[in-house]
Amino acid sequence: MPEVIKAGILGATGAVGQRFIQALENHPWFEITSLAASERSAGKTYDKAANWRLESKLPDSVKDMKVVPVDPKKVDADVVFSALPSDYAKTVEAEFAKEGFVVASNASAYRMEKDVPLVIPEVNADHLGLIDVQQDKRGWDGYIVTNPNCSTIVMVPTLKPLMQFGLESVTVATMQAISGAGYDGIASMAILDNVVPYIGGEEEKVETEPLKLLGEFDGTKIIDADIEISASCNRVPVMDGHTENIWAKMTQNPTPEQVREAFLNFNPGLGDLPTEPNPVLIVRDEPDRPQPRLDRNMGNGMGITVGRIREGIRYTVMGHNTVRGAAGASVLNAELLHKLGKL
Ligand SMILES: NC(=O)C1=CN([C@@H]2O[C@H](COP(=O)(O)OP(=O)(O)OC[C@H]3O[C@@H](n4cnc5c(N)ncnc54)[C@H](OP(=O)(O)O)[C@@H]3O)[C@@H](O)[C@H]2O)C=CC1
Repeated sequence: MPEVIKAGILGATGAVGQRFIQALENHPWFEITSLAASERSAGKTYDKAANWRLESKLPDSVKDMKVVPVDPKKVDADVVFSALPSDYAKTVEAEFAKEGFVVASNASAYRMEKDVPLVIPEVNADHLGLIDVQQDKRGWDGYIVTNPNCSTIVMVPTLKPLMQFGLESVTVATMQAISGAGYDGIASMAILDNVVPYIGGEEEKVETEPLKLLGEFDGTKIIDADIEISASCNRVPVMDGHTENIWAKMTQNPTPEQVREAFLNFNPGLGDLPTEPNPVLIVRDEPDRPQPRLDRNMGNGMGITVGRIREGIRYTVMGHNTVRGAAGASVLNAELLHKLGKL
């Protein structure tokens, strides 16, 4: 294994691409060696190509780097983090994997493909066994590993500890931040003083991705979890942080106190991944938490805060959508791959 792992970012100039730069800036294992974006940006230095919109300073280490096209021949890296639009990711991520790159993708293009791992390290690290299946089937030297949708990833780490009580069905209502739609995703005139009760394609993802994530890997395939999920997704005027109200039905009817204990005891024991939050689930007992503005940066944006656990079972969960729900999720996946010797 190399001492420093060379990391490329595909879609480096975009909203999630910038979060990748932030996540990798002082990373102990990864070093940014390539920044790739569209033809519009290629050839320019990063500071000229990108409109840096994060609160932190644009790192000096990338400011003068030349942006390259999204082309495996132009990218120098062991692992590429993909923050590309999904339709484009479908073609390009396969080209990179074919050329021997490890692709840690944040895009939805490959999430539900049967031979592609969809992974949250704290939930289903064993699904990485699909990498061998994928490489055998497709004849690729590299491979693709994906992380889930930002609403899915906030919810599923709370469902995992509920599986021990015989989780049967879940109803979820999301309140999703505007950053999830990208900088130009929703007009200010549409979202200020407003709630939009529709996010295209989101409910389908929130209802299907958890079944794969909570499913069992039998050595060749994932057997989906047998849970019924019903979702309503809403856009709310919050900058960052997706909040979700959840109703969970379990055959064993645990008390709120048992559920609280299960959340507190949820310790996947990965142990030594640099950006893994500890604890994964932060339990708040105040009646008015979690709140996105107060809780989204817990665990450097990787912690998931849960509260309002009541009879029913009902509770509220919240996590940072472009950190835990996007760039941070892909980086954590890559850290796990490195730890397992797959990168
Ligand atoms: N896990 C999750 O739930 C989340 C996932 N996402 C996903 O992440 C991805 C990126 O989202 P976001 O950062 O908001 O998008 P942006 O529109 O902000 O950025 C898109 C990036 O892709 C590049 N790009 C676009 N089209 C092309 C092309 N044809 N060829 C090469 N490069 C191209 C852009 O380059 P340029 O600047 O040069 O145009 C830019 O770097 C999407 O798939 C989105 O769905 C986003 C948020 C959360």
